[in-house]
Amino acid sequence: MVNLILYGTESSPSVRAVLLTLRALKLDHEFHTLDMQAGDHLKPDMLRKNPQHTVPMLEDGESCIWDSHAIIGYLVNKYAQSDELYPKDPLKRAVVDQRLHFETGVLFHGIFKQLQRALFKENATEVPKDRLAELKDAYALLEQFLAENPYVAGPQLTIADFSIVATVSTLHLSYCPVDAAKYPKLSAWLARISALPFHEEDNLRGARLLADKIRSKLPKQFDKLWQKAFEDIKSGAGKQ
Ligand SMILES: N[C@@H](CCC(=O)N[C@@H](CS)C(=O)NCC(=O)O)C(=O)O
Repeated sequence: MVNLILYGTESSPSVRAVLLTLRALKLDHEFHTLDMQAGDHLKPDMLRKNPQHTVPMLEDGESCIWDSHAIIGYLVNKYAQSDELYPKDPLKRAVVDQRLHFETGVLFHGIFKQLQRALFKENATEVPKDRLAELKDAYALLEQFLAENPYVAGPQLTIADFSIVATVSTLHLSYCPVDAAKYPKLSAWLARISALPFHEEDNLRGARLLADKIRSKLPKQFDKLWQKAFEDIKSGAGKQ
């Protein structure tokens, strides 16, 4: 009997990486929604459990684990029937770990958080050009990661795909749609992951919520571009 409680909000990309992993592993869990605007994550009880006050935070019995990457690795290590999603082989694991660190350092903290700061703290009215350039560099790197394989860390689906898709789908639907002509492999990968039966409920729904909030701050002339991004993710444009 699994006794897992996940704390967070479904709009958070990091939370969605955990939801995708829980679903892939078919693990029963409770989801406790935290109202981040109201500061639920800063309440004394939550700070006792996670002094870093980030979501996702997973409670497993007496233990509290935070940081999505630590959580998803833990879930596979502890509960998976096989090591497919997080291979034990040292070299294969190193590739998955590299992709997970890429998500943390480059995609999430290096780009996504900076974009969020520009828009929601510094009240920028358009996507800063230097950040957009960094994002396109990151898309180009992902295109290279996917050059020879259908998934970001090799021939099979791993937790690195869950971590990266949660952030990339949000970026695709908000700040910068993945252009299938420039990044055909990345676009095809996005479509491939989108075809997973649980992707809509565990990732896209929350990604849309956050993307709508982001786009409401950005100029309306890009709406057509984003409309296309929404359609592409459904139709699997660029599939190869
Ligand atoms: N690298 C962390 C990022 C977590 C993170 O920054 N989450 C945001 C929501 S997307 C958060 O909790 N922000 C509130 C805070 O930092 O107080 C992870 O993967 O879990």
